[in-house]
Amino acid sequence: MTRAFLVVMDSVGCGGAPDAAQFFNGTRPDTGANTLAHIAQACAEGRANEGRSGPLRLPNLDHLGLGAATRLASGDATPGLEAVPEGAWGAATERSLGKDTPSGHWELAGLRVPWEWTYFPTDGDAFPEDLVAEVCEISGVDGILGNCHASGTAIIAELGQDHIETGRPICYTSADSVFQIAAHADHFGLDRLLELCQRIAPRLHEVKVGRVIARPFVGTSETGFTRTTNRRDYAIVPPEPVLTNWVQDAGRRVHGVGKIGDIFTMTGIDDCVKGSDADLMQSLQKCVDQAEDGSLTFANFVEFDSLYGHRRDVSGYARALEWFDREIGKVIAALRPGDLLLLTADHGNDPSWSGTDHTRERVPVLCAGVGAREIGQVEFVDVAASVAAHLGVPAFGPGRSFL
Ligand SMILES: O=P(O)(O)O[C@H]1O[C@H](CO)[C@@H](O)[C@H]1O
Ligand SMILES: [Mn+2]
Ligand SMILES: [Mn+2]
Repeated sequence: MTRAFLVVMDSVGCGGAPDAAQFFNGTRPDTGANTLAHIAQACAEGRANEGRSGPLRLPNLDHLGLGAATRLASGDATPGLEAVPEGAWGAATERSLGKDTPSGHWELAGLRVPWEWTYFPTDGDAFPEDLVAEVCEISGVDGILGNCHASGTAIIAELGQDHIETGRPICYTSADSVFQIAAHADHFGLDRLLELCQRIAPRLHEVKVGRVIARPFVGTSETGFTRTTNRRDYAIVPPEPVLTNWVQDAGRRVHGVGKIGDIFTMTGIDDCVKGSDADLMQSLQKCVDQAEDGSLTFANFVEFDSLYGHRRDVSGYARALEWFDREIGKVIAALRPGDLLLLTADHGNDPSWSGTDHTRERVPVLCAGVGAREIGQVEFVDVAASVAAHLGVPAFGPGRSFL
């Protein structure tokens, strides 16, 4: 029986979204944003030489069709990514109204988000007084810090010491529908932070705020503050069955790797491992070595997004892509006959763009194990239909298989 490995390279977009003008970073529309093409161009022009140098080298992904998919999606040049594709390749367009991680993943799993998310205002206090009061009551503090739109690394650098001195949690948001709480893992306590997030989440989900995110960090003002991998997302439950449910309901196993468990609130998922992307790559390799016949492994690699995209670090993003390419080459080599490895992304996060938020983009769709073929332009929901078709399980919803 065949197996499927669905791998989301978080934020690795390839430009060309037809509705990019309706999405913004600050006041600048996302029109023209292109995570992959702009990284490739920066590398080729010698503008991404920190910890690496020269043109972007992604031989494994490019041989599957990464450069070709980017040019198809956007028409933009992809210097260094010019291989003749040997995989099945194409680009997918998102229809949901958010450019966030849950919208992207739910839609890849066959479900277009049926509502508009709630976002917090950019002017004045971001959060209503009753929400602030409930945070204070739950955690027994006399106030919060932040209460604004912010970059998560910048705000802990700015308010980390104040947080240690006052005990007040740092609450912030972004262009996504998120309520994020940063707190020191030792001073405030990890368990206390997780409990706070878990208890505040239902009232936020009720008003269609997509996620409450716990952001534990460590360090001192002298050494600097660093976020830990104990981040935890408390997301709304998908309102309808998705790919993971379809597969599980057909009596198959579903393994999660990385944020997948949080994004789908473990719905349809038998087990999920977490850790750094390096840890997750080992877990993915282990799944390729050991996963049962007929099973689905669904993985997310988040560091492209969290460490480099939001930080607008072009060199770092290029380094992460080159590392991923080397590692995924080993995964591809370990696939068994009949296996499908499908690589895609959930949205863009162009590190050369303004602001610090995601960018609305199309995403590449690259398949290993099913021969060479141009898939062309497809929809996010078609990914779910194709994985289900490959596994031979019934698919539901609007997607159509391209395999
Ligand atoms: O700046 P940090 O804390 O990384 O936040 C980013 O991560 C959030 C969730 O993925 C996004 O909404 C964005 O705000
Ligand atoms: Mn994402
Ligand atoms: Mn993000």
